[in-house]
Amino acid sequence: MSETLGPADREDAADLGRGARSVVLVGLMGAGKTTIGRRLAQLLELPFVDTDQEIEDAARMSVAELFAAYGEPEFRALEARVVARLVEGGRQVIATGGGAYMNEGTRRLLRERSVTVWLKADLDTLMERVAKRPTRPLLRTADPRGTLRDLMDKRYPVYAQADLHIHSRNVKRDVIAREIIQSLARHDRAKAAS
Ligand SMILES: Nc1ncnc2c1ncn2[C@@H]1O[C@H](COP(=O)(O)OP(=O)(O)O)[C@@H](O)[C@H]1O
Ligand SMILES: O=C(O)C1=C[C@@H](OP(=O)(O)O)[C@@H](O)[C@H](O)C1
Ligand SMILES: [Mg+2]
Repeated sequence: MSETLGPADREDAADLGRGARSVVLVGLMGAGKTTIGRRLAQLLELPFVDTDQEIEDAARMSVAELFAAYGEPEFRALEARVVARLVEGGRQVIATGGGAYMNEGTRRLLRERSVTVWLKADLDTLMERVAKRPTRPLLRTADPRGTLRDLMDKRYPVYAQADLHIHSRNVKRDVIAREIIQSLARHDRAKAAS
C-alpha cells in the first residue's frame, strides 16, 4: 500500500483489498470526480480512468466537439458503453462524467459490479470550479448558474442512490481522498458483517 498513507489509513486501504470491485465516482460537473479520483487511485495503488478521457481518446475529439458534431444522445450512448466496458475490467478507480449515472442501465450495472461514491458539493463551490474552464457544453447557456441549479434539482435525488456520499469542498484533495478511503473501508466492513 502507498507509503503516503498513515497507519490508520493503511489499515483501511488494506481492508479494501478484500473487496475486488472498482470504485466509481459520480456527481455533478465540478464536484472533483476527475481530480479526486486520480488522487484516490494513487493512494490505493489502483489504475485510474476517466470516462470523458476514454471517450475523447477513442473519438479523437473533445467532449464539446462530440456534443456539437453528433449531439448529446450519441454522447450518452457512447458513455454508457464506455462505463460498461470499464466496469468489466480489473479493479480500478473510475471517474465518470456527471451525466453517466443518470442512465438507468448504467446505475443497475454499477450497483452490481462496483462501489459508487457520490461527491456532493454545493452550488457556489461547483460554480466557482466550472467557471475556470469552458469545456462543459451543457453549461454554455445564458445562465450557467441556473442551469447547474436545475441539474442539481434533477440529479441529486438520483446521485443519492450511490453507495457512499462524500462532501466535496475546498479542502486539500488528500483530505477528500482519505475520507473516501475511510468510508469505503466502513462500507466493506459492514458488508462483511452482514
Ligand atoms: N478539493 C478541491 N479543492 C479545490 N479545487 C478543487 C478540488 N477538487 C477539484 N477542484 C478543482 O475543481 C475543478 C473541477 O474538478 P474536476 O475534477 O474536473 O471535477 P469533475 O470531474 O467532477 O467535473 C478543477 O479545476 C479542479 O482542480
Ligand atoms: O454532467 C454532465 O452531463 C457532463 C459532465 C462532464 O463531465 P464532468 O462531470 O467530469 O465535468 C462531461 O461528461 C460532459 O460535459 C457532460
Ligand atoms: Mg471530470
